[in-house]
Amino acid sequence: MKHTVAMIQLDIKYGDPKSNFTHASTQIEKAAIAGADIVLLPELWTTGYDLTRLDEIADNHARKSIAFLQEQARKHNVSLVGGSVAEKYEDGVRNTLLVIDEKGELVHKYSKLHLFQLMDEHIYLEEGEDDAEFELAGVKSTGFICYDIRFPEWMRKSALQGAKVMYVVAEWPNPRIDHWKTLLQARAIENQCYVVACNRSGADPKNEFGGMSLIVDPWGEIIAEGSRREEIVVGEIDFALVDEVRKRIPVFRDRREGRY
Ligand SMILES: O=C(O)CCC(=O)C(=O)O
Repeated sequence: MKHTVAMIQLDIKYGDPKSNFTHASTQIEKAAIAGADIVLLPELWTTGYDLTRLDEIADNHARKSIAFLQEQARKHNVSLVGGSVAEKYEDGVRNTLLVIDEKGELVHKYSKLHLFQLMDEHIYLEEGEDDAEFELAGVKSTGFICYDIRFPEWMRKSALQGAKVMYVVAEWPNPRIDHWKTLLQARAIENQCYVVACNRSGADPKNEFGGMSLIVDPWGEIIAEGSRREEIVVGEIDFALVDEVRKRIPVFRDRREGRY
């Protein structure tokens, strides 16, 4: 089963959801015109890291973001791993990934499990408690947010549940962009699955972000890679390759589960 995937390396306008919604809709349309049937947006794409103003700019139960993504999915007949948004609850704000299928149904919500202290997330955000797995395009899938990729055991859990693709949405800063690439390749190789990772471009008052969105195949080959600038990175994935690689080197069969 082949799919064309587009990762939108949005240059997010700091603390300005209105502009970001408008900009995202233009980019999603371009991705659909490029032939994508699965489209990714980056982490916190409505607000950026304007954490001190979350009271004002976070989205109540993500309602506005979900409605926007549903409309875009139906209009362009695409599934959306719709990045994450600052989602306001009664008891605080979470960093929540939204997945919408091509019919416009919300299929999954996941709030970031591992908060990144270097960017003050622990001060302004609540930790998530959701599972990462869902089904999209008829395939077992899973989704993670940025810092999550430093926790191989968290991602392994999804592979053990049969996930054939790991989607990642991020605002990964430039200075550690080598870690980004290496970690994503490692996660693809060790779990023998696709890793499709969308990072933002541009800068905010504190950080520059690295772009370099990636599609890594289950053999660890990079099949699409973005530049540092805003652009739409497109690549093709074929889930048959996951089964082929898992058959060639059967690491899931060979695991010594009782030992670890
Ligand atoms: O782990 C890193 O180096 C970056 C993580 C990050 O920027 C985030 O989780 O927002």
